[in-house]
Amino acid sequence: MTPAARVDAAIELLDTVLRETRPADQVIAHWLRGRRYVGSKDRGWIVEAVYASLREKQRLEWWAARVGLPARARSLVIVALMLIDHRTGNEMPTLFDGSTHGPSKLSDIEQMAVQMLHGQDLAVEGQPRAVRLNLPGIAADRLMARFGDRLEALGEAMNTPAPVDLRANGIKADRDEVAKQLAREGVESEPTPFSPMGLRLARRMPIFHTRAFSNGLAEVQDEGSQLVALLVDAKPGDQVADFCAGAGGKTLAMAATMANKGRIMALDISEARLERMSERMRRAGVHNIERRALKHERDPWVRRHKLKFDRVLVDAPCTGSGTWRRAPDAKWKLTEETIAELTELQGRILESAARLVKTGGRIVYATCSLLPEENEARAEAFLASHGSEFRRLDAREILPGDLAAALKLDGPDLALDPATHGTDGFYAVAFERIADPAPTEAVQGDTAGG
Ligand SMILES: C[S@@+](CC[C@H](N)C(=O)[O-])C[C@H]1O[C@@H](n2cnc3c(N)ncnc32)[C@H](O)[C@@H]1O
Repeated sequence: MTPAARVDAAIELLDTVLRETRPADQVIAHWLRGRRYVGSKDRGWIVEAVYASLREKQRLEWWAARVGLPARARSLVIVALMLIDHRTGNEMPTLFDGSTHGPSKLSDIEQMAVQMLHGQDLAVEGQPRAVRLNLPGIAADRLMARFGDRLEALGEAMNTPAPVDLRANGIKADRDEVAKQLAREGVESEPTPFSPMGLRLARRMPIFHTRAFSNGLAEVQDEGSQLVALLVDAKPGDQVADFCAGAGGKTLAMAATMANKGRIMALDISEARLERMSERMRRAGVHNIERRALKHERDPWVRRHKLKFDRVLVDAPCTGSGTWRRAPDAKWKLTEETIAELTELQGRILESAARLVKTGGRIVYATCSLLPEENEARAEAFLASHGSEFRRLDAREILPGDLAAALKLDGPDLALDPATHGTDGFYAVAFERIADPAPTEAVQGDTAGG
């Protein structure tokens, strides 16, 4: 492809992503499937250009408006070429060359905009704070309340593409052996800073073709997710319920800490996600997981299994604000309605899942969000209504070795963020059941579970 053809393709793809409601990675995969003739280097360039534009969308839009360009994909790509790629004004006409496969020539207004953009920075004084931080306004204030003067660093960290982390599967091999096997197949990695089972790839590359992956020695999993599984601390022989198991990322991590002994009930309302777990279980050599689709969080199955589990994990559906490094498009789709609906659902799921925990057992509520409403506020609300049955545990006393000190946890919960820890943003709080539910509550719960 000529450089101009690549630019044209990037504009077309960005335009498609912006118009679709589906997540960008799905739209991009679909677009690429329909264009198998596009070579791998060209694909790489186009996809990176689109992701960079999505990551910086708000600042690109701000600049586009500032230099008089309409809000559309073509304008965003023009601004991105100038302020992210640092193209010169002279190069731009060769990229917008009006050729058959290239974008149409720059208009007079666009040429003027290019001159104005020359030598500018994406972030400048005078931009509204949310724009300067590249965070959606709806999240910026909420995050300010939690991060204060660390918000700038958080905004920066969220702009940086996430690393690829793997979890070495202790059922098959230890972390060093997995790293060696990967290295033999040309995949360089190093131990993650915190998780004792984590490996971080030296550079972003697919591992799905490697024998290490197909033989189940490693799974792709962010280090933060691995740490959440450590907080559950499921032991060999335990009865564990993974209430929002999805395709099993954390279920498999827990199966490994249990050395395949005991039982994990992997629960989810999505049968399709649970189904995707089966191939991963086979690869990982895991035998102690049973899967069950729930109709909803109050499915009668929950009532039938109350007080039966040593450990319960609620990896709740959430805004995913902690993963915006990976899904920058999601950042710009967040609405007040979504936050309100999710926090309501999170409360209902935690409430119902808590019934499963036996006295002396532990429930961990987790999200991959950084928003206090989905995290600390949920924990407080739970304690407010269940304080006589549950006590909050201190993650600093649960996590093995000197992990809590290394993570510099400043409270009882596991709160991770990309700026401080280099992981995705995660939150996890652990509660221990100290008493059976009062009979009246049990009756209420049962009725509601109908
Ligand atoms: C954050 S994802 C889970 C990710 C998974 N634990 C992992 O580590 O890969 C949240 C999951 O909650 C499930 N979910 C949504 N509503 C639910 C409900 N009412 N009851 C149970 N699961 C629910 C979703 O289908 C989704 O798979």
